Amino acid sequence: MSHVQARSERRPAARTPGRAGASLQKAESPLKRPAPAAVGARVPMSALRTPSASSVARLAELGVSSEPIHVRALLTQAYLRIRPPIDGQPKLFALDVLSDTEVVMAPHASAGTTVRASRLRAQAAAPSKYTFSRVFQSLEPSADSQSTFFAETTLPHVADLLHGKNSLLFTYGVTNSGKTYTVQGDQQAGQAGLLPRAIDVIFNSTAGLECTKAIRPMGLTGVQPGVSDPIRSLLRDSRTRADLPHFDIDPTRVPVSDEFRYSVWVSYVEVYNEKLYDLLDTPPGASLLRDSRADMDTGAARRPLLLKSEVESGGKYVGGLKEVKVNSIAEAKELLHRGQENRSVFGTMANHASSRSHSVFTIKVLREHTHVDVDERDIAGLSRKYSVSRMSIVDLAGSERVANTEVPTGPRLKEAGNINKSLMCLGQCLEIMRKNQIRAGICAPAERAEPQDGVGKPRRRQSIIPFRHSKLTELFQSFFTGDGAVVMIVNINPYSTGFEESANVMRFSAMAKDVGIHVAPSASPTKRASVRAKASIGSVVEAESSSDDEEDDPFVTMLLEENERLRQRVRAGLTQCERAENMCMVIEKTVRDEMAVHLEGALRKMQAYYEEQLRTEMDENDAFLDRKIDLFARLSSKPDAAADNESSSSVCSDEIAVPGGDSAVFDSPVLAPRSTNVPDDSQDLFEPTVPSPTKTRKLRKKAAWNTEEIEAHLAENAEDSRSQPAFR
Ligand SMILES: Nc1ncnc2c1ncn2[C@@H]1O[C@H](COP(=O)(O)OP(=O)(O)OP(=O)(O)O)[C@@H](O)[C@H]1O
Repeated sequence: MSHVQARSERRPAARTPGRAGASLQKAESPLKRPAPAAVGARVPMSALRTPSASSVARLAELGVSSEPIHVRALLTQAYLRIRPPIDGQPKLFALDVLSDTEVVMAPHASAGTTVRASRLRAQAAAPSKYTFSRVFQSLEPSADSQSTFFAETTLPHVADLLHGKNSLLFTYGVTNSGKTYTVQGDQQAGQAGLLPRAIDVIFNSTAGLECTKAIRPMGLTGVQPGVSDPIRSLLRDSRTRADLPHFDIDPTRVPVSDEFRYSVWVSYVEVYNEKLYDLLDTPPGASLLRDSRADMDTGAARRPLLLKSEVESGGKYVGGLKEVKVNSIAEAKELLHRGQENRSVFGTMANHASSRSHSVFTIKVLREHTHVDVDERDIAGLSRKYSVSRMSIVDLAGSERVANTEVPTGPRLKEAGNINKSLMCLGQCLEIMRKNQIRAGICAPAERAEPQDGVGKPRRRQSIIPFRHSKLTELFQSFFTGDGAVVMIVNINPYSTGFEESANVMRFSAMAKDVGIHVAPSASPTKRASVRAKASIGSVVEAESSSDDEEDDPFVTMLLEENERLRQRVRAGLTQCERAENMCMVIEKTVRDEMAVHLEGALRKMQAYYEEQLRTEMDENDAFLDRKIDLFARLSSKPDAAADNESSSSVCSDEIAVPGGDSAVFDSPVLAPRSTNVPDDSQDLFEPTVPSPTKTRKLRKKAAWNTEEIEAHLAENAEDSRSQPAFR
């Protein structure tokens, strides 16, 4: 069995056999891995992968059992690594290795506790047995522990990577338990971790088979024409190669097919405070300063990256992340070292260089099939020329108590909170996946809770897995939903970590390793992803010959056909949509044009009308003004003619009176309503301004006041002329 049984024995569970036998076999031949295990009669993978009722019916029509989809399930692999004592420290709790795959742990009996407290503690912390794929324990730091660990846990997945399969390896444990040591290793000879060793093996194995085509990976598994960013520009701020620490090289090679040409691409991203940063693309001085005032002052802030969805594969990738083609072990390790320099580390009470972020180093292998034409297609109509597989190696930040950080305030507190949040979310996702599988009857036999119907159809509703609750789980989502194998390395340090925290880690791993991951056929993700690549270069991913058996699977064929049919329907729908949109646009344009013509005509008529009005009014105003001036001139030139006043006033009245009433003597011609020649349609739109009755009255009053004033003036003049006869 390839899977692990890291299950707590406290559960009333019948354990499935461990894989000690398989491990022994692997010791002889590290690449020989046991076949994927059939976990009971039914399979893992949550309901996401459960065939629909219609699919099952169609399968029945095809005379095919739905069983084949189940047997591709793999349980998550879980390895336990126990850190050796460094300064001869004693163990803080009892952790005994029973066999290659089993450990038992219990708290030390502590003296001085009350009977009741000790009874409660005994209940809560009874010895628990945990089973793993393999348990690694070295009682003292040894030179060969790293190479043995790599050969057992990672080498098979490196071989898979070179054969077109994906995998995710992550370390889990409390701070100071040896996660970074496991992934990166130490600078001393023979102490390289599994990541540098994986790089060694990849280049050892593909030497002389380099792909020189200008093709680069795109998204998760697609390819596109293009070349890599020049590696030197990324390393310009790094130390020179001579300054780099010595990296010893793992000499292991794995056999690869010479029908392929290979190129290796690396990227390095960190999840820090729930944001994603590119560790290979960092302004100098920006590391460790994020979120701080110094960061703002120096302007060295790094731009967080966003996750993007890949439509074809349904997975997520980091948009804008640098993917660099590396041509040698030295280049790859320089980049790795550069990324490490940029990573957020901080001294805590537990670890003087504690990782404060989750780091994800991804190695992509792009393969070109030399014996295949660009035009050659698989059953999904996609080219078999190029494929991309990837391996992500993750060094998680330590799960820890906030009290263990040196200064449990400010940025450190925030970091610890975010680390714990993302790890908790990872645990929740795994837990819900496991529960979904139990509900679906897809789990290890001991976990099965309900009877099944004939086709493994879930009888209870499946819960939504909260991958989107943290960036870490969003990044892992594609692996957990079947894009590749998942390997968990659990690090335990019984010499400086307490029982409770260690027990939490063990419980997490016991739960996590029971999650079934239905690993999709290796060709499938690339097929999905290649649709986009096909559009750009007209050639894509090949379905590897080793996966021919999977292509022959009628269920897979049926799904591919159904997928293609659905795509065609979507395409047809989109075309109709486009046509309707075009028609709408044409109609809208016609209506707009007609309206514009109509309005333009109306506006022109109105403009002519108002110009005419204005001219007439100006003429009338001029005439009125002239008459008024004349009147005043005449009046002021005859101050002595008292007898004439009467006649003057009558002249005045005559001159200025308008037919229709004495109060309108001085009515302004402007106020008079006039007949118009405005065409009907424009009158609808623009009513000519006719003074309202109120306004007319006011103006008349004003005019009347003028009349009174003039009369008063006349009377005054008459008075004056009467009272000054001597001047005559
Ligand atoms: N198997 C081992 N053999 C020898 N030394 C080890 C081993 N595991 C860990 N160490 C040492 O223990 C110390 C802490 O290890 P490391 O930094 O890897 O812990 P960590 O789990 O990554 O901590 P954090 O989560 O805080 O980053 C280091 O000095 C490392 O060299």
